[in-house]
Amino acid sequence: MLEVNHVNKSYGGKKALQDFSCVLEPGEIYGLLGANGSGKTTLMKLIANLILPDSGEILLNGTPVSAASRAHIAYMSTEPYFYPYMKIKDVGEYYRDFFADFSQETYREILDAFQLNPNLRTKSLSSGMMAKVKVAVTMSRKADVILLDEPLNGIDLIARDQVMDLIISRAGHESALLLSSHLVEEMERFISKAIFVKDGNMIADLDVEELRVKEGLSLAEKYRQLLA
Ligand SMILES: Nc1ncnc2c1ncn2[C@@H]1O[C@H](COP(=O)(O)OP(=O)(O)OP(=O)(O)O)[C@@H](O)[C@H]1O
Repeated sequence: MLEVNHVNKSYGGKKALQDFSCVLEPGEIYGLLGANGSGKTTLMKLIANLILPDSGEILLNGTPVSAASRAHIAYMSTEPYFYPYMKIKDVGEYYRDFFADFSQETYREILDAFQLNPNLRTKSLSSGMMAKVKVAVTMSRKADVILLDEPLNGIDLIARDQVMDLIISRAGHESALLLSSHLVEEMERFISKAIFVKDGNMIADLDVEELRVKEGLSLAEKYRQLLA
């Protein structure tokens, strides 16, 4: 279980997150939803221990996150991060050297499912193909916490369901999965919980099924209600 407790983070004078708290439990799929600049990437980078909070704490199974936690937390950023000379298969070898929980076999299976040729160089990939490689390599780890920042960015409409189905089946019951996306309508079918962020504040933490049954609202309707 991952706990974010009263975290504050500023860049210079600009507050990116304020007194932010949330809990991520294994087996749950969380959507992190909010406008541009609301603090979603900042939260993921803090959990991944790539940046440090100004105050507050982040605990993985009761222990404060540190560089060592990166072995148990998989983070997929929005930025491209492969060396252009690498072939797709080299990306897997690179990951294998960094992460003990990385499975080459799983990586090959996912590439196959996405119909990606392992011999292609990353510099030759379209943005959608690159997005699939990022998902493939991240989901080939067996991490306790999986953070995917905009996993559907650049992926065509038809392929989105395949990519999301793969993400969810690979995360299984052992991992807590946190996905940020602006594709709120498309996320609705996949996520079990929604964390709404506005101006660096966590303004709602909802069960998506309860939202439908008790309030009779779709995720997109709730998004507009809370954030418009
Ligand atoms: N490295 C940085 N230096 C200065 N300000 C930053 C930096 N990174 C983020 N910010 C600021 O912090 C705030 C939160 O940014 P963040 O990237 O976390 O938002 P986001 O919700 O992920 O946005 P988007 O949906 O557009 O990706 C924004 O005001 C942004 O300008």
